[in-house]
Amino acid sequence: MDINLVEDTEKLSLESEDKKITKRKDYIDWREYFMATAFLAAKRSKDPSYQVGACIVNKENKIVGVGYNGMPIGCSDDEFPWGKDTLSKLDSKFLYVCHAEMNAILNKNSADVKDCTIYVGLFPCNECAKMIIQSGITEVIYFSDEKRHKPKYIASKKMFNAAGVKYWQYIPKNDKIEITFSGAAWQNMSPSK
Ligand SMILES: O=c1ccn([C@H]2C[C@H](O)[C@@H](COP(=O)(O)O)O2)c(=O)[nH]1
Ligand SMILES: [Zn+2]
Repeated sequence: MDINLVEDTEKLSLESEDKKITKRKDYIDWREYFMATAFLAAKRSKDPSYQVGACIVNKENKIVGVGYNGMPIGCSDDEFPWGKDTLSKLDSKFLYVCHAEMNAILNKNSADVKDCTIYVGLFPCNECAKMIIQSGITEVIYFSDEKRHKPKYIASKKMFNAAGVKYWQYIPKNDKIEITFSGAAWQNMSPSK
């Protein structure tokens, strides 16, 4: 058989094989991606009791701000206090820690966060609720509402209801989203190869 004909036949059969290839099925959906981003940011927190993360997303599904609870810039994580039941109120973390929502809003990489959605690990406190409302965010998707009985959090809901900010709890499809650097499908390209 003519060599060109063999090559053409091989090419054709490869092309028809290619047509059978469909997209991956086990990719994470947008909501999982945004909540997982909030959870990943929370891993940066130094707070021993609550690690909170927040991720702000615009109407085009673009992330425009991420933050976690931490000390303000210039206030050392090692010098400022992390305790809460301290003898002096001046030594309690409450006076110093910047909340995740506040950091995410202030870290925004867009002109504003109007009509955006914020994904948060913990339902926002009253101070964060005020910032969320004033910044124009219109939807809050939270993971945990465990502090809901505290006045601060009841106040948040009162304000969200009055301001027309929607809020609802995220129920994960998967309890675990794993990131394994060494297990990547394309590991042939990893630096050690
Ligand atoms: O809206 C909120 C509420 C709380 N946080 C952070 C701030 C603190 O670091 C902890 C809460 O600590 P407690 O020990 O429960 O007081 O969570 C936040 O980022 N956003
Ligand atoms: Zn807060």
